[in-house]
Amino acid sequence: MEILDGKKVSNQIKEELAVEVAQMKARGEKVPHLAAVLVGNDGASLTYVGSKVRSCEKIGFESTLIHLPEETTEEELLKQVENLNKNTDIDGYIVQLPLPKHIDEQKVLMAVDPDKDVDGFHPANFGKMALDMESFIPATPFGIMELLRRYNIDTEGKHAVVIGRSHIVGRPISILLSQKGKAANATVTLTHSRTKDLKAITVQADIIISALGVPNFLKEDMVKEGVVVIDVGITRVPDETRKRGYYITGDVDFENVSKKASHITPVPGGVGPMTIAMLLKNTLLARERHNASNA
Ligand SMILES: Nc1nc(=O)c2c([nH]1)NC[C@@H]1CN(c3ccc(C(=O)N[C@@H](CCC(=O)O)C(=O)O)cc3)C=[N+]21
Repeated sequence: MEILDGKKVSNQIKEELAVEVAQMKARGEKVPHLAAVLVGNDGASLTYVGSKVRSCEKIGFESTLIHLPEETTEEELLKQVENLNKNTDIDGYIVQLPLPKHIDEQKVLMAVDPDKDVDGFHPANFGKMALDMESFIPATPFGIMELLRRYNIDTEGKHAVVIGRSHIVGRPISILLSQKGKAANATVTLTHSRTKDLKAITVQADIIISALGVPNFLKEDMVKEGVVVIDVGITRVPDETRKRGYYITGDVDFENVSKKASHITPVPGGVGPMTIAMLLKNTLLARERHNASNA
């Protein structure tokens, strides 16, 4: 059994990005600039946005955090988005999800300039991705594909079972895994809450991508020997004996499933860090595309 070490691979990717940034600087070019908009004080969101800012600093990107109060109106947020679209200094930005309930998430995501949409959540990017056109690929699915690639895990002709049909993980990873091309060509089954007899499907899987957010959901009797398991679930479980007052856990009963798996991602240290690395990668791509269009 081999652990797919997302922490290690993400650090490698960040080192590669740092080299590219240094070369940009040496050529006298502007370095990539990523912005994040955070509305409210959700703990997990603060952690995620914080580590994004630290990663930017580490590799030489510029970063801007726009932290707005919970009571921000939809109109005010749309104004911020409009300003970011207009600000030519910003190469890419994300609006951290979830947004407070009084704000229409879809309306906000639709307002993001697709050329700055490093999350790849705008319909223009999602559509291009589905059609194999150049776009921004959402960071989590992009990170999963990159992790498989860097561990030389062959997906060609394999049966990949995706659990969860969210717009940010399940749906896009099912598209990417089924695409033509070197790193994909899998046969994909996309399962969800209405799937009948999930176990009958997961036991057939060569690769399982679990993106559900239910701790200990995937158990050893649901997988076959030699399966590749990618655990995208991240749940905070309150625990007062821990320094931070919680621990985080994935969807997979790691202790038992890992005995049968050929490869498995841990939580923490698996897909999460890869997500951040690929968001940075997308920001570098945005900078390069903006450079090319200005030339
Ligand atoms: N517009 C938008 N884009 C996102 O990509 C986005 C979002 N909103 N909202 C929330 C989710 C979640 N997400 C994570 C990224 C990294 C870790 C991560 O690095 N996790 C660490 C542990 C962090 C901890 O200890 O809490 C790990 O798995 O090792 C977690 C979660 C990005 N998301």
